[in-house]
Amino acid sequence: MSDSLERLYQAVLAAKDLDPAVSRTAKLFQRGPAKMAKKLAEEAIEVVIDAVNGNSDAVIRESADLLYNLTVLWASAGVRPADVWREMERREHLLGIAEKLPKSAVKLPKVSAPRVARRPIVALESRGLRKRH
Ligand SMILES: N=c1c2ncn([C@@H]3O[C@H](COP(=O)(O)OP(=O)(O)OP(=O)(O)O)[C@@H](O)[C@H]3O)c2ncn1[C@@H]1O[C@H](COP(=O)(O)O)[C@@H](O)[C@H]1O
Repeated sequence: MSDSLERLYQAVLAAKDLDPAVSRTAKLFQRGPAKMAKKLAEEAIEVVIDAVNGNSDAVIRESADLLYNLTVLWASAGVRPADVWREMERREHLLGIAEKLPKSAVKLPKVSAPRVARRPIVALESRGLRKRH
């Protein structure tokens, strides 16, 4: 998966300065990070809705769109896939060490949860969800 995302990242870098009339990526770069973030959020919501509806084929398709839009946002933010892999490896390494420790040694101190004001939960429905361009 990391190879495929690395290739996609390179393709996004190669496309970002093309004519926005012919390249979706160039058009996203022209419109800026706020538009990129909006597209990413829309694709994430589509994945969530398809997963909740049990539509695994759509989850696969929308996940590919989600990864494309994430890659575009990384490129815009100056984040490289290797930066993300490094953070994932760091976490994997930490977990690996924790597994080797005796259980009592990895117990974390109890910290009381911060009190946060909660907003009402809004149900998501696929019905009526329309993309804005
Ligand atoms: N990997 C992708 C990729 N994945 C998804 N998408 C596009 O993103 C769309 C998903 O967004 P939407 O569902 O919002 O699409 P839409 O409903 O047509 O709405 P709009 O995006 O047109 O507003 C898909 O329909 C694809 O057309 C991609 N567009 C480009 N790439 C790659 O990016 C590179 C650069 O391509 P260009 O952007 O075409 O230059 C190439 O390697 C491409 O293969």
